[in-house]
Amino acid sequence: MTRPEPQHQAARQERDTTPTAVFGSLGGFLVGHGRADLVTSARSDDPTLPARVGARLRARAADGGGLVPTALGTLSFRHDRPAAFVVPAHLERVDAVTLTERMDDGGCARPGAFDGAPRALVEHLLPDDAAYRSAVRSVLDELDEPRCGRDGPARDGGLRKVVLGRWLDVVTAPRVTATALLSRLVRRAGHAYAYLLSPDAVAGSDATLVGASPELLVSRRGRTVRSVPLAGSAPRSDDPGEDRRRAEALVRSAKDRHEHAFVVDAIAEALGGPCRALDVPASPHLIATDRMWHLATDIRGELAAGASAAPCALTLAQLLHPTPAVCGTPRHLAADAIERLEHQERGVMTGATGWVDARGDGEFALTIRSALIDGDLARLYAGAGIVAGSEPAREADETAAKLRTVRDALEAAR
Ligand SMILES: C=C(O[C@H]1C=CC=C(C(=O)O)[C@@H]1O)C(=O)O
Repeated sequence: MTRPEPQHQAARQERDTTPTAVFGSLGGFLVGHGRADLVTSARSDDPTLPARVGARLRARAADGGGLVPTALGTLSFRHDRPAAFVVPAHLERVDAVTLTERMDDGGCARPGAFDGAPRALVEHLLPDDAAYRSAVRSVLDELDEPRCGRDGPARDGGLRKVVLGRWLDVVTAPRVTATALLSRLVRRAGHAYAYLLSPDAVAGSDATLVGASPELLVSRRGRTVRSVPLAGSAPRSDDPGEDRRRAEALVRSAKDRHEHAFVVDAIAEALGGPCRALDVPASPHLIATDRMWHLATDIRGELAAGASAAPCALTLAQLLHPTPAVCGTPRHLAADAIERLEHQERGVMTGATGWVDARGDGEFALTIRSALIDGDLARLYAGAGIVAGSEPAREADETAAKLRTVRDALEAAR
């Protein structure tokens, strides 16, 4: 039997440790190990951040695996909160099967791996249903529109939509590792963007971020830009007939189409600047996650400037963020309502997570359906868009259903 060469052994050992950063979807995952560089900013809207990240990436030679140097990281929800991007020492591209097997292998060697046994979860929801419903009623009282979904004239500039959220803290025993949770989410999440970011790359936090977001904030490949906003949702049902009925009701719902339109309009307006051509479908289509139905619109554009002069993916993410899918309309009034009505600062939750490479290409998902893992504590967040016609009890149910994506993956009961 031939002995592995020392450098192969070292590479193997490095691969077997928890990655620094993972981001991808069923088409493939970027997996980064170690840390060659870290670029941070005290503000997520820092206009110098993309140029600083780009300069560090262009100074690096292509990775041994032939991949273009790439940084992975997070923007916070709030503009005035930090951003962090890590440049891994070693980057590779793997398919979903390889990723999950590797995460499981890594997990099996350590306590916290999923072994099929249900986890004991201790859960704390903040605010509880009654307090959340009351916060929704406060938003409804502040909206500058007639209630009950009747479209009517709103005074110019008044509050139209607020995304109001809540937290679920889950303590797991035995402890669930971030890699084991990522593996479980990738197996369940279908077409979602799944990610794991070690604390270095999670702006302003000591926790590891793991999630499976269904929402593409923006991607850039050369001159081609894409954004797939979601808004307007219904929890899925285990009964196939009821599940279909809920999907059909969502497509017909005037209130949900109204809620969706705010996001599409904001993205189309923002991308109208850097893009010379923009294709915005006239009506949304349905997408399904494991727990939710959503209305989605697939927006595609072509950048006016050539790829090297055009804004990079990170600049585009800063331009769009926070969209009305996570904040509201108009943005400053919605942010103010969130500040007053939510119990804790969101930090990176409902920010943006993704990658940008030395050419300026990249992909950012909204940081939703995610957990911040710190020891045996997993901290989850979910929000729902409140517009005229929203019903407090339904919005409470919607946030509870959204929380189940990660909560059920943590439990992993058979
Ligand atoms: C803010 C979240 O979802 C957004 C994305 C899809 C649909 C949404 C909605 O229907 O309210 C939210 O805007 C979340 O999952 O925490």
